[in-house]
Amino acid sequence: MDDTPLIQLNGVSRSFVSKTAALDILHKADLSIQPGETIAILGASGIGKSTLLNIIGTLDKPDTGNLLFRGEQILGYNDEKLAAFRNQNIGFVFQFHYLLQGFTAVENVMLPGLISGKSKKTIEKHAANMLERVELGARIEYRVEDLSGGEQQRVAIARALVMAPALLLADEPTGNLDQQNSQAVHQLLKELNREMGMTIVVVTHNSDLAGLMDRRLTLKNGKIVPA
Ligand SMILES: Nc1ncnc2c1ncn2[C@@H]1O[C@H](COP(=O)(O)OP(=O)(O)OP(=O)(O)O)[C@@H](O)[C@H]1O
Repeated sequence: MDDTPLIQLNGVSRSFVSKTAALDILHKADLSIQPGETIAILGASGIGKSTLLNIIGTLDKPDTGNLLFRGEQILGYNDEKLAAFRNQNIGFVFQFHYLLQGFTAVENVMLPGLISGKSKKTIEKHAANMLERVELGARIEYRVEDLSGGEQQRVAIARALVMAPALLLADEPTGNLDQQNSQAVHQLLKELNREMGMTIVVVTHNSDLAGLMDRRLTLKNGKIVPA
């Protein structure tokens, strides 16, 4: 059986220098994530959760250390290759969904597919299926600004998943939603992990969502440790 981790951070360091201090967010930190695992990253504000998520998602680069995806070093990729890599392998969901206003739900969900160069017809079908999957089949032609907050976040999840990425990264995906909508999104993430075998790493303050994940991690003295 192939037990290559989906993600490996080896000896990763990342610090920021402010006017008053140097912040060692990660210091020679290690992390290994198996395919299909679900992980919550917890911890106090400013501890470095988003920084860690951004490094895993190649949106930020460590100062030193290695990042491997299925055993392959990816930090050496140029920007173009990295963008294509992200498009094919990683879906992102943020607290604020960054949907394109003025466009319909299905147009928003199609976007990653159009960037990938797939045929419009194929990607439209995938996008409509994904919107069905997040129970927005009756809303595919709605402009996103006419949808509720919870519906908009489900459109964002459909967009993150339309390329069937191996890895879904979510930063406070329900931070902006009421309890009922939050619970619906939590269940959806768990179901998608079960159905698609998708690996999920989520930054959250929400204990319900953290409790649904396989592992809970936090940062301590620059290391990634069990929460
Ligand atoms: N590009 C940057 N330049 C300088 N400092 C930064 C930068 N990015 C993050 N930081 C600092 O690093 C620390 C960790 O930030 P990060 O956003 O990762 O924390 P967090 O745990 O996600 O916080 P929150 O829960 O409030 O979102 C913070 O003190 C932040 O101000």
